[in-house]
Amino acid sequence: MLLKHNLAQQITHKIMSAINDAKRAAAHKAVNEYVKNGFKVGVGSGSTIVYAIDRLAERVHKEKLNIVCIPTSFQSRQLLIKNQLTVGELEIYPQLDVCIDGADEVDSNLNLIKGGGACLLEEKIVASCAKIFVIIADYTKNSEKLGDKYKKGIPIEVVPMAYKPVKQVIENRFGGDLELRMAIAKAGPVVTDNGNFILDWRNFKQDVDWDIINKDILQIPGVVESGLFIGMAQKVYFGLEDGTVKEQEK
Ligand SMILES: O=C[C@H](O)[C@H](O)[C@H](O)COP(=O)(O)O
Repeated sequence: MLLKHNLAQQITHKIMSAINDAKRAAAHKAVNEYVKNGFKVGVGSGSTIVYAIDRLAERVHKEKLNIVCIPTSFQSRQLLIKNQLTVGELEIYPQLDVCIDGADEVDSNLNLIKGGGACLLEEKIVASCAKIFVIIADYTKNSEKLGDKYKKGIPIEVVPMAYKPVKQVIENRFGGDLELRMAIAKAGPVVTDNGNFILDWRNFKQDVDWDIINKDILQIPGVVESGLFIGMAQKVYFGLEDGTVKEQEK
């Protein structure tokens, strides 16, 4: 029994370490190829972006680059400050040279599901201000159709008082189930950096036109933003299991 448990632990550890290596490889390549001196850079959120910030800090300090980073969450702001990178605001820099971010899933048309860490609103705003939106991801995120790989659902950020009506409208109009995301180390729901709630939409139909559905969802009163990033990403770096990086672009 103990032997079985140890073996399972070793396998999990091996998989996790391969995934982390893949995230690091993708993140480093993106930062090496897309960040140049003088750039204003949008910096995403999540676990993959940690490796991009590490590489950014390394390059800025070694190559004496003069760049300004615009964070997409409390988390990325904290990481930028910790790494002594210059933090800027969209109010001062409304136009960015590039935005680099992770994703929960990337389909064959480079449409994305984002918001697994509840940062979708600021991520979409910052990405929309950039000339180029670059995604970094490990091989587990690469799918044919949205929903093939990521099973936690499409995140939808809503104003708290509207979570029930929004849930009902989407379920009635498009099918599937929406669930209020609950916090782990807090009683009650997850509250985003912007004071909103998150609904996770699961069991949705996959063969649909996501552009139309996304536009429709954004019209529902109380919806702040969706985790569907349709037609936004121009380039994706997937870190693979063998240590190489696969590039995909529009
Ligand atoms: O809200 C979170 C963001 O959309 C993340 O970029 C996304 O969840 C991917 O995160 P990770 O790199 O941890 O898989």
